[in-house]
Amino acid sequence: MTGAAIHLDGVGRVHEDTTRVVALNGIDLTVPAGRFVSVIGPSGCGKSTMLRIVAGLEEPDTGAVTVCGTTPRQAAEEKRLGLVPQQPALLPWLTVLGNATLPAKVNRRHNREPLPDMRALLRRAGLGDAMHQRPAQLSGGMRQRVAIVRAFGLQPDVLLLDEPFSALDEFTREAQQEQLLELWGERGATVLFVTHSILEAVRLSDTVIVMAPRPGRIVDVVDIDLPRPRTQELIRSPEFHAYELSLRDRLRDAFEQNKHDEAAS
Ligand SMILES: Nc1ncnc2c1ncn2[C@@H]1O[C@H](COP(=O)(O)OP(=O)(O)OP(=O)(O)O)[C@@H](O)[C@H]1O
Repeated sequence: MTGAAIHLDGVGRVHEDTTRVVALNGIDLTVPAGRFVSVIGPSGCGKSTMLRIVAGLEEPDTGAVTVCGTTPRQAAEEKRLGLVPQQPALLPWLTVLGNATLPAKVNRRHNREPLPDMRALLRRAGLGDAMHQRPAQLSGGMRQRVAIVRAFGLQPDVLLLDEPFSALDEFTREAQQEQLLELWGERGATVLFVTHSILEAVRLSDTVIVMAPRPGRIVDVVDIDLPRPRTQELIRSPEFHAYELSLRDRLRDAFEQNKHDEAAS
């Protein structure tokens, strides 16, 4: 696939509840095919809203979005995009294997490729022993991993992940990052990845998008010009650390502004 996998042009979204929240304002973003892009920013700056719009689950109030050159809904119907939400919904009566396999089986007619070996994917995600268990028997982190394998089973061109590793301990998180990178490398998919972890963003990404709230907007786009694989040695290097510090400064600005706005309102 060549060209832009995800394109947002002047996207705005207002949530009208008890109060009016400008969740997104004037979002312009182009993600070239095959890139790994992370989105980072204070809570409430619109990261999930942006992901849901790209996934076709919400419509923007202004602007336009395309995914693989088509509308998000069409891309979703054609199973060209997969979403791992913050709280993945698994069917309680199905086993881990059943849950991970179901969407790929149901959507087989859309798939241009043979079904992947889901058992192998589950084993690689550290779920080999849990394959025949039901969701109620799993930890939160295990449920997240099932959701990731399930999304990969659809073999999407675009994969959207909303804080997929937030429920994991540090070492499991590292192992899962590793696996995500492997699968990303094998499939050549485009990834849009929401995280609160600066280290995770620098480790995984080609580009990091920094957002700020009120209104939710993009304040910085940082290309991570580090070689891959990003080994433990590289993670401890001054070059890696410089990216972390720079992103931390940019995020602090976004947080400070948020605090200031909250105090003023
Ligand atoms: N369905 C909704 N109705 C009303 N307001 C909403 C709705 N969804 C989101 N919001 C508001 O829109 C803003 C952006 O929310 P969003 O969940 O996109 O932020 P976020 O950056 O993903 O936050 P977090 O990091 O905490 O997950 C927040 O102020 C939130 O309260």
